[in-house]
Amino acid sequence: MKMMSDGTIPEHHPHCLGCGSENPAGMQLRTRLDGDVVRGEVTFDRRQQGAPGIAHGGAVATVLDDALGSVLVVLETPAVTANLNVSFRAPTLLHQPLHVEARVVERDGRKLHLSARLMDEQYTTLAEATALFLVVDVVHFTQGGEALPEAWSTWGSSTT
Ligand SMILES: CCCCCCCCCCCCCCCC(=O)SCCNC(=O)CCNC(=O)[C@H](O)C(C)(C)COP(=O)(O)OP(=O)(O)OC[C@H]1O[C@@H](n2cnc3c(N)ncnc32)[C@H](O)[C@@H]1OP(=O)(O)O
Repeated sequence: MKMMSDGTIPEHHPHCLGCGSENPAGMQLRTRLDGDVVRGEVTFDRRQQGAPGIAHGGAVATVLDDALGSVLVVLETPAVTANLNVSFRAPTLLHQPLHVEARVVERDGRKLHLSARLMDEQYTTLAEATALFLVVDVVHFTQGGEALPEAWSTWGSSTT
């Protein structure tokens, strides 16, 4: 398992490695491992606003996908989202500290069935996702023409 000494999971966005900055939608999601579950905290602000005072559904889906990506880091398995299904259960308000969790449901060959949940401060579910990730060879990530993080060369790349 890939973790920092304080139990947190390293940032998996290549452009953010080492800078501790935000993910592509401007949200800072810090994750850590708790048993088999990845947990994290996030707060939405005006940059993720959809309706007034409420987070855009796409931003909510991004955070869930991002938490699922952290599961890959823990598994040290290169994979990509093939399918992401999000159910929005309640409005996600801006400026509120929120909890996120993600876990592996089942692995079937290359297919990783994962789930994630976004909750408010009282742990009421705001949105939940089920996802199919497909394990890929690390070569998949070279298609954009950018150099890959050094650490990735030591991680598994088997697609079997
Ligand atoms: C060493 C380094 C370690 C690094 C470890 C850290 C991770 C580091 C990554 C960080 C990043 C993550 C960040 C967040 C996650 C993204 O955001 S990833 C970005 C969004 N996703 C993408 O761009 C994926 C784009 N899609 C693709 O590239 C290709 O469609 C895929 C997903 C690789 C699949 O293509 P393929 O490998 O040719 O697979 P294919 O033969 O079509 O299908 C295989 C099986 O899956 C099924 N399948 C395929 N697609 C679907 C679907 N959409 N729905 C249902 N079933 C499907 C097929 O039916 C087939 O089933 P079987 O017939 O075998 O039963």
